[in-house]
Amino acid sequence: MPEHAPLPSSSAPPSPPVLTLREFGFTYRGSDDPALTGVDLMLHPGEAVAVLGPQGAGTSTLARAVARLLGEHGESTGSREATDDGIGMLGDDPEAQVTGLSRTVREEAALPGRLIGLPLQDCLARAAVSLETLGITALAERELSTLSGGERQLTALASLLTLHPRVLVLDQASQSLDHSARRRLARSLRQFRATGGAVLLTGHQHDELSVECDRVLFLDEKRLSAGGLMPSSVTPVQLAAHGIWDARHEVHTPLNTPVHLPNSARGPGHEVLLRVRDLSVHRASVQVLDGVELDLRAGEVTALLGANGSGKSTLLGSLAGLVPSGAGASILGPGGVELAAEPAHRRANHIAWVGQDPGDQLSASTVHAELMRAAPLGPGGRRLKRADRLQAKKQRELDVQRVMEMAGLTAHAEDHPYDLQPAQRKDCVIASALLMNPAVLLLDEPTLGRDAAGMARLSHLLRSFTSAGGAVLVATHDRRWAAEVGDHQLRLVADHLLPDT
Ligand SMILES: Nc1ncnc2c1ncn2[C@@H]1O[C@H](COP(=O)(O)OP(=O)(O)OP(=O)(O)O)[C@@H](O)[C@H]1O
Repeated sequence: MPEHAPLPSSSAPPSPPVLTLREFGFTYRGSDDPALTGVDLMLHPGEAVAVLGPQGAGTSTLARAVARLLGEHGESTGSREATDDGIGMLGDDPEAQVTGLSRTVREEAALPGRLIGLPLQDCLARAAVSLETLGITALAERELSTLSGGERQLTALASLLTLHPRVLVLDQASQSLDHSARRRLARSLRQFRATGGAVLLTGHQHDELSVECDRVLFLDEKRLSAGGLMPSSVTPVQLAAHGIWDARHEVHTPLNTPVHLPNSARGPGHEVLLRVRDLSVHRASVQVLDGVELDLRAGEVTALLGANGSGKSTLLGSLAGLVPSGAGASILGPGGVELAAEPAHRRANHIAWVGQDPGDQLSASTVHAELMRAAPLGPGGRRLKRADRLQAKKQRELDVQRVMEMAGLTAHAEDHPYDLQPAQRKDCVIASALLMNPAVLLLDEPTLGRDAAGMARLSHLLRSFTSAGGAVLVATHDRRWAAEVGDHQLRLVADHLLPDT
């Protein structure tokens, strides 16, 4: 079958489409180039379609167009027809997924119903069903500010489901979810479709959710491929050709050989840059970590796996000094310096932390200004003599340019960090961290929202850092990437850190 041949007509659903885009295009205000052009797309009741494209191809614009969220942001061409305006969408920005209007998970899940005037009892009943469907009933009374990234994403999905939409648009819906949460979500989408609901998935990765769709379409150069492919027939080569990251762990594990840049420092016995002993952490009286032991060595990447809420962010935050740990913990930095009692800003001389939400760590109005702010002037800093200071400034500019280049941010130097895609915002924080010249880099879920090139760039950044003698601890749900980039893989299970098998 040619790559984009329509599927056999026997598999086409008989009912009329709930959504039709014809020759649809969209140009953002202030831009000369369209973000989408000539898009034809039909979605039928009970159908699920995945539209995959590389970062910047327009997948999020397409999702927003379908959900009618583009409004006054620009000009559209062609037509969009929907027979049912019960379209609900979950966007691709994990930081914008909860409203900030509710205190608890239950209130957040009930909120959309309240906003459209449903009686409170109905809202709560619907919320209870949504939480149950997504397997997060146990979180109902939890305050939103205490949720892990995946828990927050599931809460946002639960809110969406309480509106009983007829069409669900999910932009990178799997991104903060662990394997079992993705499977749970896939199961609830199956139930949703069985009752006539239609699903449009968009994103840059082929994973547990997109493999469940009826069709996969590729968006390249702002245009959508015609017809579609059965997800089971999509090959790694086709995905690579379209710039899509293939997150199907099973497909890659047997073939996987870790790709490492040459690194003379690697091998057992080289310097331990961070030695952790007896690290225990409680959050709101629940023990999240119990007696964790960990060695991070120069030249090595350690991948940290674990279910949603298992404590990965807690571990990284406690090493960075941002989450208090129990008495008796020892955290030895480079040269054996004890850091456990040091505040976060002192630990930052050795350890750089890139948290889950990049927005928390960005404050300048352009990418370039953000990186200049992060980069120290070198030993002596502001006290340098004028000539030395000029030289140090020149060097800093060169360092910033080099890191921007490596992180793929050069073209965005003058952009506001909040105008970047979520993955690029994270790149900006990673670039700032690298400019601090830390010995140890702690990264929390840096793979979210990346296409194949974005993943390769990230791997390269980490490998360059370890090749220069640094050590990396990186929390991720992407088992394929963890196997490829990690010298070691550890898994957090029931408060304990174990080798991943
Ligand atoms: N400030 C807080 N107060 C109370 N509990 C919290 C707080 N922050 C996190 N938790 C809880 O601690 C546990 C570990 O959370 P953490 O964010 O470390 O998990 P994670 O492994 O990073 O999860 P994810 O993969 O979803 O990001 C979870 O049950 C979480 O809900």
